[in-house]
Amino acid sequence: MVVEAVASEAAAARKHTEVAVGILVRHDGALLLSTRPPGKPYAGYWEFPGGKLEVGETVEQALRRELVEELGVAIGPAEVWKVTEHDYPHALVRLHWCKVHAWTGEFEMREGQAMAWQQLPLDVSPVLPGAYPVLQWLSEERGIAFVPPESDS
Ligand SMILES: Nc1nc2c([nH]c(=O)n2[C@@H]2O[C@H](COP(=O)(O)OP(=O)(O)OP(=O)(O)O)[C@@H](O)[C@H]2O)c(=O)[nH]1
Repeated sequence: MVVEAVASEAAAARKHTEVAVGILVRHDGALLLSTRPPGKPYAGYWEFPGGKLEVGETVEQALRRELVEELGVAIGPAEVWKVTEHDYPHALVRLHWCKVHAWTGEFEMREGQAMAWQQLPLDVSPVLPGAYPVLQWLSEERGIAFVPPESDS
């Protein structure tokens, strides 16, 4: 009884970490993915660029800051397209996904990541499981099947 009460309080107290994520779409439809830097949870997994919102930031402001910090590019307009959630052992995240079609600057991997422009279906793996729902929607938009890898979900 006591243990159950403690566990449910802990679950209720678990706050969402708000994350801004950019889906950079090149003129030929390719999408930008990069690897998670060493030292972070899921290091080496492929993801869309982005990161956590800081206090007082909007999603767009956070995305703009993160893409300068990580990639050295200044993005044009970014509006939230989808919002998803994923419960990882390290965090319960709420992901605010923005499609971005315009940016300026040269790509520079400022955190030691690898980057790849990818058409769907993706050639790279593994991909963060929190990105599966958007990969599904992006694939549907293009009339392509997406099957999430079972071992990573
Ligand atoms: N950038 C990004 N994060 C994702 C994706 N999918 C996904 O589940 N996430 C999750 O969103 C969170 C992003 O946090 P982060 O650690 O990359 O953010 P950050 O750069 O601000 O980190 P730091 O400042 O703590 O080092 C992680 O828990 C990550 O697992 C994705 O496609 N891109």
